[in-house]
Amino acid sequence: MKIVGAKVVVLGSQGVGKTSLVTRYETKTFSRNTSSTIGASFSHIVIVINGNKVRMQVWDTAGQERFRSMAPMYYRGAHAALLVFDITKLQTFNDIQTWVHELSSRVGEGLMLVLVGNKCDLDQRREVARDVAQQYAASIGAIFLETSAMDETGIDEMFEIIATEMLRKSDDVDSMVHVYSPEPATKSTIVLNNSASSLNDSSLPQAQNSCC
Ligand SMILES: Nc1nc2c(ncn2[C@@H]2O[C@H](COP(=O)(O)OP(=O)(O)OP(=O)(O)O)[C@@H](O)[C@H]2O)c(=O)[nH]1
Repeated sequence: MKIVGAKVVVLGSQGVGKTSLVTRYETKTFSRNTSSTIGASFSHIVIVINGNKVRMQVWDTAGQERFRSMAPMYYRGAHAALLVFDITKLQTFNDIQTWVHELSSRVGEGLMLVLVGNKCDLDQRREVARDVAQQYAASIGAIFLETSAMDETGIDEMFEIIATEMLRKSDDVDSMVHVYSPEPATKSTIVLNNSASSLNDSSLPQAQNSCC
């Protein structure tokens, strides 16, 4: 059995549903009343594929403009970036271009990009056509999928795609992702903002060091 680790950063404008996507995966719940992320929050997600384990450090960043300058702290060293927009808000899709521009040098170094059109349950209010987003994703070398944190569409797939790619890359280039040992504790969530949560995995001291 192989165990690989990967840092995943979630980027996108305010209110597109970044936190909701991670929360939906972790707790299978959805809330209409969320509070804006302050700085960033950290989750630890473990996915097992064909007996191989991928441990992801998922950094959910704040979309508010006032936290924009902190983003490099979270995407530095990342292996994958989820670029999230809201399919009902064209501006949030246009905002992705800025992220792509900012990350372009990292893509050359092997950063995996996943373009995520969230809130696809609100299809009647759609402002971003699926094929337009699909074409854009192809032009930047990203994988594209639509999700709904509300009805769970595409959520498992989103993380499984990343995990599968991390395993594939670890086959190609052993040094690309760290091989962890020994067996980690169970899934935990560390929130480095003012949201309530717990720190119960002592195997993750690096998260504290990276605190905002
Ligand atoms: N209908 C629908 N609403 C969603 C979905 N995902 C998130 N929302 C709602 O969108 C709002 C913002 O969600 P958040 O998850 O807080 O968004 P965010 O991108 O983390 O926001 P910031 O932390 O401010 O950057 C909340 O009211 C959510 O309930 C979805 O898939 N469908």
